[in-house]
Amino acid sequence: MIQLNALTKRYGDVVAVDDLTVTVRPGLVTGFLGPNGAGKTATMRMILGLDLPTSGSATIDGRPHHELPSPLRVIGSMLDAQAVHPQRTAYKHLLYLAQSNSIPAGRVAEVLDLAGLADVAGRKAGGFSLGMSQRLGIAAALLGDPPVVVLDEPVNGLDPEGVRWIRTLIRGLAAEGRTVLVSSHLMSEMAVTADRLVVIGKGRLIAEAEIGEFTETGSTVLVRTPEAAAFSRRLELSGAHVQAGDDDELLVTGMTAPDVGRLAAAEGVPLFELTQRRVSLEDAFMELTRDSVEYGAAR
Ligand SMILES: Nc1ncnc2c1ncn2[C@@H]1O[C@H](COP(=O)(O)OP(=O)(O)OP(=O)(O)O)[C@@H](O)[C@H]1O
Repeated sequence: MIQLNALTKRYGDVVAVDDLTVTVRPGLVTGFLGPNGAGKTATMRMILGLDLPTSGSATIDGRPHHELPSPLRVIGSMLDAQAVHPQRTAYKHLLYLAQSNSIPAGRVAEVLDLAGLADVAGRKAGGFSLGMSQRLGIAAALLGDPPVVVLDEPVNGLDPEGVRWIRTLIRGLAAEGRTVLVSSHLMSEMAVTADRLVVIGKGRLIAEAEIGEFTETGSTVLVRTPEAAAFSRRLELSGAHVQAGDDDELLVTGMTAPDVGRLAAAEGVPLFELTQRRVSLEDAFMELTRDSVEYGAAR
């Protein structure tokens, strides 16, 4: 479990992370989503002990990173897949990491295999493609068989096969009961990978919920009835927000389709159509973060 408690990071005048309190739970993929510059990397760097918080704390299973006796056995991470010594072979790179964390050398071959790199283990990492570097980064993250895994934009720049591989791996890690935190600035990616979303903008928490809740909160119900005006007033009295559409159409928010149907039945109002319209996750994300993009297009 990762716990952020009022986590704050300032770089001079820039507040990169602002009073963030979030719990990242085991057994789930938690998508960490926000526009460019939202503070995702800064947050992950503090979780991993690479930066100190200005105030607040980030703990892994109750302890800050610097107090973990053998960090790679507790938390594995990939922040910048290409931050590898270019002259070192994939095998040597992993062996060095294993030795400095008291991980048996035999584990290196296991993670190379797991990452699909067994055949290129003897090649220098400097000559790796982006996809191979990402795989090496994942292999390093899993070296200590850690219960917590943190990945910063792991699918960025990958071809479709690489993207699918990482998605399957991430889902598998959560299914094994690990705590998995994955950042992205693409809602479409998180929609197929994550169970829960933590959305931030300008360093602040915007939303934290199961993925389905993001579309439910923004969804509307389309109603067609020959008694649109009267039913509209009745719906509003029940707390819904109603917008008149074409002819006999009403667009209802703040009430579910079954509740609209029940109310119509109770009032004896004939319905010609009753449709729940879910907004796409992408739309929900744009709506949520509209005010917090650093460099948005002029509107
Ligand atoms: N070392 C630093 N010095 C000064 N400002 C920084 C530093 N690191 C990050 N920032 C600023 O903090 C804010 C958050 O940056 P961060 O890299 O965490 O965002 P991000 O959500 O990871 O964005 P991206 O999706 O673009 O990677 C940005 O405004 C960034 O310019």
